[in-house]
Amino acid sequence: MNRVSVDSEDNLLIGGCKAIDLVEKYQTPLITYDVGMIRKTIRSLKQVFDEASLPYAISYASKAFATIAMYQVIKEERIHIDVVSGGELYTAMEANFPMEDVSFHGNNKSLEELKMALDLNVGEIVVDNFNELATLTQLAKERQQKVSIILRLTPGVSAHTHAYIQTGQSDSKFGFDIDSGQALDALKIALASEFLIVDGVHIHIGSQIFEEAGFELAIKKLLKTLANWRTLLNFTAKIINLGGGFGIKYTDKDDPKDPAELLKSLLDIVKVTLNQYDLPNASIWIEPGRSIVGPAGYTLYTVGTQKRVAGLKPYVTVDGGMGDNIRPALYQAEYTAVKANNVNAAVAEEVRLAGKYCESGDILIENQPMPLLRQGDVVAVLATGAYGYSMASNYNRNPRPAVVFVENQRAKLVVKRETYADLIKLDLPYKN
Ligand SMILES: Cc1ncc(COP(=O)(O)O)c(C=O)c1O
Ligand SMILES: N[C@@H](CCCC[NH3+])C(=O)O
Repeated sequence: MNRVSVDSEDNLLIGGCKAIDLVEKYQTPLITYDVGMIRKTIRSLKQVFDEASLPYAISYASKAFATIAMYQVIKEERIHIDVVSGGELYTAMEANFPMEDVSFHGNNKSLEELKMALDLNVGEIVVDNFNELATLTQLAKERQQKVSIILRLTPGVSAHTHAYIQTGQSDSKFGFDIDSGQALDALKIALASEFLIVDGVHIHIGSQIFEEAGFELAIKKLLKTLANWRTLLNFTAKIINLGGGFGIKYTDKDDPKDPAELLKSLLDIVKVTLNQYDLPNASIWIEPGRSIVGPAGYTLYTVGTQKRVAGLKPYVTVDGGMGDNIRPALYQAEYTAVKANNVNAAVAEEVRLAGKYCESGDILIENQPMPLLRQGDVVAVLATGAYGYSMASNYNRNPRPAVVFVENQRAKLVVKRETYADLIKLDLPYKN
């Protein structure tokens, strides 16, 4: 099972607080984060870079979980963020996040979003495609504003992960394809602009990746490309952004390398390959999202109804589901759950942990060994910190849960629970 902390009475502890106490105070469904765990992961990645003696930036991919409090924690840890929308950028701004440490991603940034990024002087715009390149060239010229950019390249490498979360293959909606020559064309266009400053290149091959093989192929391809570009255009990248994608453990079937260990192997590959092509040292950037927040998140639910039919696996239904965690329905993602006040209880049966949404596919866990659960019991689904709340919806007009940060045995509400009134606040009456 995923490693969790328990007290002497077998209660699940989150950031030193009993999960059932958090539920008493904040109700369910409740998304909780062990903030110490987030900080520890960030610091372990920093340490790997420090030991490798390479210039670097760790850019938290905030699509994994983006709220004011989260941006504040990232700011305290003095690392960068990447944002992929005006909304994330706005949230970061409201958190007083230093804009020079922001990279702006996206495969269809609107004119308004680009203008907002230029107004705020974000550190880097990660340019994804030719339309964006043209728009940005024009915008920078009109405003007579120098704009630092990174080109997102598609290395033509397939990562071993769910097809929906692969991004590095040539047939992807993201980035300039290297193999067809698109990437080189993009570089030529960008270099021709008086106002665009091409700081470097970016790749991201996908998410929830366990093996370094895909990263290795992509890094080698990227550095070979840079060696060619030096010969052809005398171009040198100051920044080489390797993207994110480090996988985490959701269930016993998952055996990912520790992100710090994986990073160490990748940096070794980078160093050797830079050497091989006699390329100068660049600043190496990474963009982890899931590995920073995923393991630190626990979603707490209350058990409601159950359906039992002889010979069939029982449905045990909780008070949340696909509205707060779409990943099982969207990617057949698997999770582990425990009974919050008896984590190591003897297993009585295997159940389906079902959600309350009006969809047969709203099953959070298909096969979860559990003690006999009763109405009112609290269950915790582990490792829900990434792409849970950030992908949450109001489907069936269910309010989204509250979010609580817990650190040093102190809990703090960081996102209020939505109310029914919140649900209708944008609605307007209609009369023909
Ligand atoms: C460009 C980019 N960078 C970083 C990430 C973060 O990935 P992960 O959460 O798997 O680390 C993503 C998401 O897949 C991404 O698209
Ligand atoms: N949202 C996805 C990953 C995609 C990441 C963004 N490119 C997940 O939950 O696994």
